[in-house]
Amino acid sequence: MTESAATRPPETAAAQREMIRLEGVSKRYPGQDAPAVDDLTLSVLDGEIVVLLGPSGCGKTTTLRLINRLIEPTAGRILLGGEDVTRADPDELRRRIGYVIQQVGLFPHMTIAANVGLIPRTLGWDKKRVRARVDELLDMVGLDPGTYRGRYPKELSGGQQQRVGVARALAADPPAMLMDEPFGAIDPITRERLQDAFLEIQARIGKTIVLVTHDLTEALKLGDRIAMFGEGAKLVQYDTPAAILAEPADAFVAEFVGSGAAMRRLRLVEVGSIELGPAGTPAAGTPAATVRADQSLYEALDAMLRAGAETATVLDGDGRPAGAVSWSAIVRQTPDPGQ
Ligand SMILES: Nc1ncnc2c1ncn2[C@@H]1O[C@H](COP(=O)(O)OP(=O)(O)OP(=O)(O)O)[C@@H](O)[C@H]1O
Repeated sequence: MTESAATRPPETAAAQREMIRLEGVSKRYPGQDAPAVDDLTLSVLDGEIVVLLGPSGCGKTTTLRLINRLIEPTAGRILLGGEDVTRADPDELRRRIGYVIQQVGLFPHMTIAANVGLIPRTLGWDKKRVRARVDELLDMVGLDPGTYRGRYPKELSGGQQQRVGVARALAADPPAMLMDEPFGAIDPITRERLQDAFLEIQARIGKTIVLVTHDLTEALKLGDRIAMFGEGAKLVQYDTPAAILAEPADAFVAEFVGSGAAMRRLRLVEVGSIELGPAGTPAAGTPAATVRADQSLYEALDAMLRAGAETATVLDGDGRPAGAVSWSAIVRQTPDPGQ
């Protein structure tokens, strides 16, 4: 991995402190020749979503489980909020880190309320406090407490169970949360809705999240930064989604992000972030398109195609023209064809 990508924190997070740090961490499973994770150093800042992305078997799940010590490292150190937890009591550690998995893992014989309140009860919270917290969390994930509190997991849809899984992981208000393919087993439409709901919740609660997926679209949508893994959890590139699409570190990453990289990038770049041309007044009879500065280049292109226009007027937050974006300006934003 290149030096700049290794050391460059996301601009918006420059002042944030490190919440999770893996330092020279390795995991070799008994009887395996190659380590599943080989000398990985990875730092996750307070409040960011880091997505672990890479081919099947590259060590994503192993890395995630090393963080909460569901898997013990063969070598290296793990720090949480600056504290070395490599030898901390694993049960105590897991109460400080929420964990969400694809199969949800709700206890079938326990009500939704009992499932969500599990860790607070273990921590010795009194009944009233547990109940208030359960209702607050069910509300937050969009499930009416009155309707769902007393139900059993099998009486909920897959998407609803996943929401309960997220509520349970957040129950004791842990600073960090690990999510392994949390939206993996869900149909595409529900999946998008859950992703949107998840981002809305995260905007309010600002947890530090490490999320494993093998779905590039999901990684680009959810990640503040993406850690691109090769075999043995080798960190090939660690950067923002837009930067990875624009400048894949090597041929491996370029191939992984695939032929749709240019189109995908258009969805990530806001119109207001590129240099705009002067806002002209279209001549009478000329087709006109408008976009807001906070919309994506993809949406600008869509508006232009629908209006049959070659430029779009860009409106600022007050709805006043701030400039214009043209077809050619958008083309200039896409990665070099050679990359
Ligand atoms: N308990 C285990 N014992 C032995 N080898 C294991 C064990 N768990 C995982 N491995 C091996 O370690 C490597 C990494 O596995 P891991 O599950 O971390 O990969 P992954 O990137 O999450 O894969 P996927 O995307 O397919 O879920 C693989 O080669 C896998 O076969």
